[in-house]
Amino acid sequence: MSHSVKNGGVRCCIQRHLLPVHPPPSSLSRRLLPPASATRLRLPLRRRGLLVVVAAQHVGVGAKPTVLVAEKLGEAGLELLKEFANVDCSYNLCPEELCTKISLCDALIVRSGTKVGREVFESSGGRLRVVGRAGVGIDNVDLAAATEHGCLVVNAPTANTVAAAEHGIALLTAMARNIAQADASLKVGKWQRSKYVGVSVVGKTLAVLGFGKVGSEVARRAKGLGMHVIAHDPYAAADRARAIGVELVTFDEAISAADFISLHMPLTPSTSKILNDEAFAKMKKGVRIVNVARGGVIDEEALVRALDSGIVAQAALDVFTEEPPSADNKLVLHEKVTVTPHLGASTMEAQEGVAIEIAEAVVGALKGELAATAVNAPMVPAEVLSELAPFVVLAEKLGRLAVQLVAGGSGVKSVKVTYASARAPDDLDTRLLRAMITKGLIEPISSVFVNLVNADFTAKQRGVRITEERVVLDGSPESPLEFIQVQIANVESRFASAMSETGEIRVEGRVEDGIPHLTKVGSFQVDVSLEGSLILCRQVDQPGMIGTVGSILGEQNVNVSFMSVGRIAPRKHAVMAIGVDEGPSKETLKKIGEIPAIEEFVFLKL
Ligand SMILES: NC(=O)C1=CN([C@@H]2O[C@H](COP(=O)(O)OP(=O)(O)OC[C@H]3O[C@@H](n4cnc5c(N)ncnc54)[C@H](O)[C@@H]3O)[C@@H](O)[C@H]2O)C=CC1
Ligand SMILES: O=C(O)C(=O)COP(=O)(O)O
Repeated sequence: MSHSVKNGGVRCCIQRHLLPVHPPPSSLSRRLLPPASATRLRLPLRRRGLLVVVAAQHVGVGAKPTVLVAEKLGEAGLELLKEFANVDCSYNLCPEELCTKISLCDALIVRSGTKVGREVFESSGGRLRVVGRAGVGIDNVDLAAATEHGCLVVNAPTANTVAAAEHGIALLTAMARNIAQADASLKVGKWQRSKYVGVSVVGKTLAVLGFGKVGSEVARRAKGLGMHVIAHDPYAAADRARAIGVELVTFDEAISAADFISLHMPLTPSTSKILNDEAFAKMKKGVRIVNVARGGVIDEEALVRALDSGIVAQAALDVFTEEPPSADNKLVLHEKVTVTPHLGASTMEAQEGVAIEIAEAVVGALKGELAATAVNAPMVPAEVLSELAPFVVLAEKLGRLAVQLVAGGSGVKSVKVTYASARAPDDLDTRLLRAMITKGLIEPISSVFVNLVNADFTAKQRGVRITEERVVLDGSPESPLEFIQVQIANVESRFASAMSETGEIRVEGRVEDGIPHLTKVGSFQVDVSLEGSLILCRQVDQPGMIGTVGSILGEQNVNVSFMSVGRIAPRKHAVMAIGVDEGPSKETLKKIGEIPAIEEFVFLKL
């Protein structure tokens, strides 16, 4: 049986193979020496596999990372950061100063006032591992550049929601009652009661554009003011809206029915200038607009025209395309417009909350945890991570091993990964495993640092196509995986025995007692723990071979951790896999190669 599913953007072919869960080895596989348990790392999850996933390439063991805080951050967040890192609070850096400093920093924390463009990542020399956005909108961070440089971007998406919603409501009511204009007038000695007659909000229709966290809180509050609330959000669930008495409608329905429009969507290419001349032309004459999202979602020139023509009666703006806006900005100076200098998130409470939220995310990411608020890396739930941890190590080692078997080490274009499991296909999240196989495949042959953030990008950039296949085994699904197989097609091998019957380099492994093991090379079954380094030899199967190779290594003081022999048939060819703690010298390898029965051998670093 065979069918296809989409998994993380990679097409996977799922085949049901009716194999026993623990198939008896078809060829002889003997473990001759016990595993070198003393050398086995039993680090906690974060240190063992996942540290490698995102961070810590440049943060040496024991060395404190450096975090550059480029905009004002609440004290509680700074305290948290200082417990773990050297914290450099340098506010108001010009772009050149930021680029100069960044090469000395492992993490950078910003708010909306700092542009983190491609040049920042390029200037970091690969050291910058995490950018923390102390707030929601990440439109000031070049996410593509961050991803290409393997830099994780995290934000603080929840702590300022209420502050932004309250500011939206404050602007809406202040605008409706001309509070700012009347205040300014009175302060210059005028008493203009008839000029500042306002409009009531009760019974009016409010269209919320962007029904996410802030939008829905605004809707809730507007309902409390007696407004009729409709919303447009192509990705929001209708039942969530219905639960608070809000109807989801199309964009055109929303803007044409509204007396008030409040914007709460992120600035993206598809929301840029979403309120433009065409949209204003569809609105009711006298509509009022609130923007606490981003200046760029409104075509500001078109808004000036709509205000002047009377289509828009008033606007209240917290955000601008250019911040701070120029002194002659027509909207800022417009009589019908109420403005604030991007204060949506600026309450004492929100800033303390945001500071803690971002500090925790940045520290977590620097420790190698996958932050729940990662913006440019796939989210993998903690329980999945913990279960997959040993397989993550196995995946990287298989990738590392497979690529070293390629003659010349280059030209890898087509890689097939097979995951065999007794679990249902949907139960296995392979994104992390795929990333680690990519890391193993690419790092030994390039200077690129690969992690979960940039693995897919790096593979694509190098023209490496990784296809994934799931083999569903019968049996108990206790372990997430029985084995992982990595095959590289259309290449030659420096160890001919690593080629499968179908002409690919093939390695296969499984996890035994938490330790990754190599269980197949080409069509030979072996069983060797993937620690230290590995010598693979193909030999004519005959008595005494293990002793001969073992004694050459022993004479040179090379500690053997494992030996395993896989035969095709007795007295024919066999592949011997020897795990060694130290790399043998060239002379030692030469001596092994000179044993008459040895037909080929290869030394591989894991
Ligand atoms: N002025 C300020 O100080 C603050 C501004 N913000 C801005 O508010 C925005 C929203 O924040 P949250 O609600 O926390 O984010 P969110 O991610 O919870 O909500 C955004 C919503 O916009 C929707 N959306 C995306 N494209 C859309 C489109 N074309 N039309 C309609 N809806 C669309 C999404 O589906 C999502 O539901 C942020 O991106 C940020 O730019 C947020 C906090 C403070
Ligand atoms: O969180 C957001 O998206 C905001 O716009 C808040 O920006 P700020 O951190 O106040 O510069």
